[in-house]
Amino acid sequence: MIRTEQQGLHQSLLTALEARMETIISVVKKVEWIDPLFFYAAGKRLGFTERFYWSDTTQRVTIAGVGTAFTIADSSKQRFQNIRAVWDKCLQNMIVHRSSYEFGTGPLLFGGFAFDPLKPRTQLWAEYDDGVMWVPSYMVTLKDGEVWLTTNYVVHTTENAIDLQEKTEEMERKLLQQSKHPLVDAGLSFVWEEEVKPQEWIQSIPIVQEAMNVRDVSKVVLAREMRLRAKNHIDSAAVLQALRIGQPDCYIFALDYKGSCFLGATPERLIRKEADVFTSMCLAGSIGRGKTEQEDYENEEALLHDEKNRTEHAYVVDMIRSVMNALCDEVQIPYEPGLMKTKHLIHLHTPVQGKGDTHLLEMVERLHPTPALGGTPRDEALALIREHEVLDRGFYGAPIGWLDYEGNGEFAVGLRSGLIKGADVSLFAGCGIVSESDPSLEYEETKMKFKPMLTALGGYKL
Ligand SMILES: C=C(O[C@H]1C=CC=C(C(=O)O)[C@@H]1O)C(=O)O
Repeated sequence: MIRTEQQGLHQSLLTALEARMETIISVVKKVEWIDPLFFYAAGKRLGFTERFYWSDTTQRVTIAGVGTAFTIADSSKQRFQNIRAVWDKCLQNMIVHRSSYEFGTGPLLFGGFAFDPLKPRTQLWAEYDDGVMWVPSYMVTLKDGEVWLTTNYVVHTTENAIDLQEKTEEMERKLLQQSKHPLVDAGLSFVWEEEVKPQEWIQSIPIVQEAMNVRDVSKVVLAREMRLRAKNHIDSAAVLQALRIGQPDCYIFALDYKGSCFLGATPERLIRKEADVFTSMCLAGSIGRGKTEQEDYENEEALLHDEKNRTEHAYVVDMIRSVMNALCDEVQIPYEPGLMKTKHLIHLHTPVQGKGDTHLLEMVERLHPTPALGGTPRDEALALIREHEVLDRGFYGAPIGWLDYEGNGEFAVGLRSGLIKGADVSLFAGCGIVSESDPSLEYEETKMKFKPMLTALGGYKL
């Protein structure tokens, strides 16, 4: 890989063309402040069908990308390794014009993975591969108040360098100009909604508990779906706006891909890498927020001392600890969980940190799914989910995030999420089932977990 500030872009394009080398040439520059969400919305107006949006829980890094310079899709069992292998090859010839390295800028892959490639895919997720990550054509990164624009050229050997540069720079100008326009009011109203087979879902819990008992499975996460139909097309940018206002403590993400958009506000980090530091978290065990400060406090205390929730949480800690111990040094995990609060829920939370040089995609592969989304033991729990859950999870509950050209990046777990297809949207929510679980309480818990998306879809006017 070449990182350069001396050689001009035009020279890089010519060099690549002369060498008949198909390569990514990336230009990173600081631009005037714009809101990445406005950039995401502008991308659609300018005809880009593929887009993504990402902001982390502290809103330190917000990224939006439009267009696809280069896509890696893989539906094999080795999806993580295969995507990594293609990316590693791309890196060999890549040329990056930049003055300095900034986390979340420059050529990066954004995308996600299906929860379980062994579960047959339905029409709902037909457009999605089991793993898809892409380098956007244009991307803005807002970080600590400063904005960078990354433009990624893919040089095909037949192209003319001057035309390519002119066309691309013209589009950069249009995108930045259009990103000054505020979002349009979503004005969403829904004509129809249904919970998909709620009674069957409740009834499946004792059946799964029985099977867990027979097969020696301690925990299984069962999820379900809700469907809504709006009067008109649902604008994902407006939903993202509502999510980032309504769920400020969460990752806000969207993958707008081949005509459907998977988006959500998840509190759960899978893994983050910056230099040699890995951070992860264990998140499992839930209770609703109280209506008053006193009730909130009582709920916190109840959750912290609830045996069933502590057990559910401990399975996640054990699994993440064993992966981190195998792949990292200096692993730090507190003995006791703390709490994480979002607008609608309180969770048991244990932060995890370690140091090492394992590839980020290897960490993702080893961690996914943790018992917060799968169960314990993993393979047996996944088999039970495949057999009993009436849901095509698709990307729900799976890793969503990005990896940059220096090997840094971050993946969240795609929870509190939905899939928009035109005027239709499917929402997903699940909860951990252990032997003590009460089916009707678990049903109520999933109802709470639909709330972030439901509120964003209906409850907020711009
Ligand atoms: C499966 C979900 O949440 C997971 C993450 C946090 C708490 C959970 C729980 O308490 O069951 C779940 O493990 C979901 O939101 O759909």
